[in-house]
Amino acid sequence: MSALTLRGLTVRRGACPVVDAVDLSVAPGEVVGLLGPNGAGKTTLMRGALGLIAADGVSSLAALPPRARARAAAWLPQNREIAWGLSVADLVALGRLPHGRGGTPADRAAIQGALAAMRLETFASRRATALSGGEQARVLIARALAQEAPLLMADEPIAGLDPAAQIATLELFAQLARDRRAVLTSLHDLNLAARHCTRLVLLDKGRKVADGAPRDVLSKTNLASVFRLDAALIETDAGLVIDPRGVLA
Ligand SMILES: Nc1ncnc2c1ncn2[C@@H]1O[C@H](COP(=O)(O)OP(=O)(O)OP(=O)(O)O)[C@@H](O)[C@H]1O
Repeated sequence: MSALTLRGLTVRRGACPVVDAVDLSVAPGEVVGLLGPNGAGKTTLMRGALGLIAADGVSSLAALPPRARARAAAWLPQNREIAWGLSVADLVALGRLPHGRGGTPADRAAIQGALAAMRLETFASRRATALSGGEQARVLIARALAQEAPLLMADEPIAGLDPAAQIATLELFAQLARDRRAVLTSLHDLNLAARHCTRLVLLDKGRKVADGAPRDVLSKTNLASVFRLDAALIETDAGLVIDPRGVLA
């Protein structure tokens, strides 16, 4: 059974569709990278899929009542602002809200597991608002992990993280997929997307223009037509490397 199914998902802003009749299915075991230039519709697609904004078409998630939806999908928005001066552990514990009143052994295990996964154990009693931007981003990822939902939807989760934390986060997503969970994540780093996602979906002006294996989606033609990039594609021992060399007119 798929973790998310979209059929003809369309979101209009004014008269214009900014997400235009997108069909998409994400299955357990997949890390699906959502790519596209600024304004392509990645955030809007995920918010429409979650039922956070009005959309036409079908989303298997948006069709669920709120509590069932919160158990079915964890959402990491692009906006990383932490407004409350909670401890890191208490903030991560908020991820358990869909499961009840909290405080059970399962809740404690999920919170500890999420803190460990994001290497935050030593920060547990620190005030989240007193952490650096990248540390706060890791706390918010931990909150989403603590939710233990079958699907994680993350909007540019590695933005602002240092290189090691970026790779560690994507390796963690791969581990979630090996545990038969599913991840849908928007990314701007094409090389990390190529290396760490099992599948890529490319959006351009709200439309899905490619969906498949990373090396098929990140073709020279797609890089040129969608990203306006003149890029060399280099095969290495570690896989495909994309070397952007210039911007096309
Ligand atoms: N509240 C809004 N009102 C009007 N237009 C909006 C609104 N939110 C987004 N848009 C427009 O919808 C389009 C898609 O925006 P979206 O944020 O989904 O893009 P994105 O692919 O996530 O971009 P980025 O990579 O910059 O985060 C953009 O043209 C944007 O200007």
